Amino acid sequence: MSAGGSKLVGMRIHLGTDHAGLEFSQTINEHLTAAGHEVVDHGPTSYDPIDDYPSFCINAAHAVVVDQQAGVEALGIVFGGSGNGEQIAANKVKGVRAALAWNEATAKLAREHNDANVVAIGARQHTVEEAIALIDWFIAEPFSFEERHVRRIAQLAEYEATGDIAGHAVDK
Ligand SMILES: O=C(CO)[C@H](O)[C@H](O)COP(=O)(O)O
Repeated sequence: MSAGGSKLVGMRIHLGTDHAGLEFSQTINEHLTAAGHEVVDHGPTSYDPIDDYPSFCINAAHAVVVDQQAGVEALGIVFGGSGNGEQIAANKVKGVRAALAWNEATAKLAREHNDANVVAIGARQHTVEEAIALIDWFIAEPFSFEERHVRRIAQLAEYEATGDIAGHAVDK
């Protein structure tokens, strides 16, 4: 599965966060909607300082995979205080390649080299304007489809499916 080339408008974007990212969520949702995307918010819907990010982020990531498997152009955005746990949660979903973006290069390379279908952002590490810029860079950047990147992504998918990578020593 590949997110393939991203485009600036008309994608379905799945959002998942926690209490640390909730304030950003509405602004990011409005920005993406105004840009022509269909936004699906996987919560939380209200502020609870002790809520837990895993289910919100897993649900957003899962929805990306379901959409992509159905041929719908979709990407995911997960954010929390650091973005680390949110990235980890998203990456537990089969078919997800979630990348932590924290500057222009990491946002663009997540797409160009990794064909990431989910981006994780630390809401406590950035202003909301910076987060929006990271998201816009991520969404706009197409996967390069260069052979070495295709090969490495295929190895990750193979490991996910079989626990092995043909032709490579993988410890069990
Ligand atoms: O970034 C996160 C996980 O990676 C969480 O948003 C963060 O850990 C929440 O912290 P707290 O419960 O202290 O508000």
